[in-house]
Amino acid sequence: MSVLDEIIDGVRADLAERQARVSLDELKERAAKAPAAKDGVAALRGDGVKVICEVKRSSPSKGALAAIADPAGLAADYEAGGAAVISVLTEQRRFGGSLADLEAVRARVDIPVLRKDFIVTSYQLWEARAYGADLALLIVAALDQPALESLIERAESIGLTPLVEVHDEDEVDRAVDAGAKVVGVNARNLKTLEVDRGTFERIAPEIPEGIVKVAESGVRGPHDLIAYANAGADAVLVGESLVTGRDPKTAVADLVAAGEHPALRHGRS
Ligand SMILES: O=P(O)(O)OC[C@@H](O)[C@@H](O)c1c[nH]c2ccccc12
Repeated sequence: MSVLDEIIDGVRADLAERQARVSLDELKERAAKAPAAKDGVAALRGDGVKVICEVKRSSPSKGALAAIADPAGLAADYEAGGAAVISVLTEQRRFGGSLADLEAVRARVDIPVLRKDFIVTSYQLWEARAYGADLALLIVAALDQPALESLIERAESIGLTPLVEVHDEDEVDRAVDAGAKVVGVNARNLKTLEVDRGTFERIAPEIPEGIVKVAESGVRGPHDLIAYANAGADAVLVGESLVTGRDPKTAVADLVAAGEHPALRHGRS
């Protein structure tokens, strides 16, 4: 069984517990009271490379990264540094996240928030909205095509912008066929956990113009952001280097400044 399959088994078990505790109707009521969703596509377009900053305590590949006692405080630092979107990992077993983290971050920042999890049912999309997310990650490798199509449709119908994650050309085709408007290329293969920073450059040309292109994983600093931008990234998603660094606000500001350099402007959608 691949790492991705193992993670999803755990996600399904935790999901079953939450579903037994909170009905879909209750979630929908809570979602109706949540602040209206912000436009995730608009936040990732425009001049400069946008920076998506992640609240990430641990990962299957690296184990514990940072305790993050105050996820909302970290998110506020990210926002002050110029982040376009905050990504909050809500998977508990491997990443140490929770819906409480999502809720706390939502209450603190004004920019859009992404629910980063292994979403396999529409119940999790309602949870995302109920706890204040504006975007939700959908991983192509975790879903068959009908499920991917219906989750994209459902996400959009409840105001969420789906960030559709791919690892290879076939998954790009599946994402595009399913109607993705924002595609994230993850340099970390979720089946082997290896990072290959060349993945984005290799498969980005397969992503049609007009779709927002996000380069995910492996950004250690401005140098990696520039390489992704030169390969056509509209945005980068950064976790580990920010949560393990000493000054997240300055680290984000340095990335944002690099992404605003005029020499990078051409070539991106
Ligand atoms: O910590 P990094 O290498 O900066 O990567 C962040 C992000 O891309 C990574 O956490 C991620 C990308 N796709 C995911 C899917 C599930 C969980 C985590 C992820």
